[in-house]
Amino acid sequence: MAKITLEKLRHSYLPNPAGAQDYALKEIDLDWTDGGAYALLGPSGCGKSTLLNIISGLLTPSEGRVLFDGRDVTGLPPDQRNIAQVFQFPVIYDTMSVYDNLAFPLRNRGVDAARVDARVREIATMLELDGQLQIRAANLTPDSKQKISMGRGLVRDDVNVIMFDEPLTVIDPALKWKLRSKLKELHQKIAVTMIYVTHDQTEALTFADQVVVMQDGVIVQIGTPVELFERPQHTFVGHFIGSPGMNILPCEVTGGGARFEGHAVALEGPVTRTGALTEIGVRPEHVRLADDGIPAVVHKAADLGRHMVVEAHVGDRVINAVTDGPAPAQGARVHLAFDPAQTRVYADGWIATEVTR
Ligand SMILES: Nc1ncnc2c1ncn2[C@@H]1O[C@H](COP(=O)(O)OP(=O)(O)OP(=O)(O)O)[C@@H](O)[C@H]1O
Repeated sequence: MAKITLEKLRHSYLPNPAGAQDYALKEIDLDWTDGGAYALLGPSGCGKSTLLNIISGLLTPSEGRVLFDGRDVTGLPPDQRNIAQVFQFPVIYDTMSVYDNLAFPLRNRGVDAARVDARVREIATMLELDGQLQIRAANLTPDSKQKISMGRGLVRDDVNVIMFDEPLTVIDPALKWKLRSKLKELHQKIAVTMIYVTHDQTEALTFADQVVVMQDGVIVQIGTPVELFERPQHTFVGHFIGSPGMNILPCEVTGGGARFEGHAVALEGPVTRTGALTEIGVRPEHVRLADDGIPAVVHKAADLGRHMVVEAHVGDRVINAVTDGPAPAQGARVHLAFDPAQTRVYADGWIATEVTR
């Protein structure tokens, strides 16, 4: 197990990068605490695999260093970094039994037979593979094969880090939820540093204690699931996390307050900065249909069982509100009220209001 430090990392796939646009990773400074459960979350192309490959040693960064417990490993090949990896698709030996597949990483390192047996059985129980230990891996479903792959990643207890790269891609949707919570449980038992890479917010938020959100080669926020949800530091986080995502509305800033489409909007606190683009961010959960507020027209209402998502239009701006119903009719004229404590201004994407208590 190790603390992982990424120091001033930058990476370009081009031989002579000319500017920031030529870097797949722009500048990454990060400390991953020993034993933590982390998720690396972002859309396709944001640089997750590049970062993972730099940590595992498959790729040497153009600039910066990777440290394991303070030791510089930037130049070390993957086999000298002592890490385990679980990929999108199962990496197992089809001709071997489930037992031998799980035992392989341990036998390969000369672990004695009694210890191998104890550890294989422990991991098999955790993954509910006990009854399948003697079956040949080739005869299993893709779900079970991926469970073995995970088991092979988890079986060694001497690794610096276990990295999961979109590990649930091949898993049946009905089983995904189960395996996600299983992984979380396993982390609590094993307490090895784990990094889970995904573009799926639900997977990231269920697994991780800390989520690292990336966009376009940059880390836009590191936080607990609650922090990312409650106070996004960037409009990208607000929009990417949550369903529907945060309402992001262009606004004017005057005298420390904000105006949207001519209406004054109360904020969590004073605006500290402005930029070329200033926007209000408020989550649908903090928008109410009220007697007073911003006049809007209901475009549609979707009943999601436990609550309703109302899509209202103010001019050509769309605002979503999560309400408990009853459903307003399409075309109904309503007023929208934002909860001031949960309404903030963003300048050029970054949070620009401060909370004064
Ligand atoms: N081998 C490569 N050569 C050139 N450019 C690459 C290479 N690998 C990735 N890139 C580029 O680097 C950027 C980051 O890609 P990366 O694969 O790290 O993102 P990602 O978040 O892992 O995406 P995905 O989830 O689709 O794998 C993208 O613009 C991608 O096109």
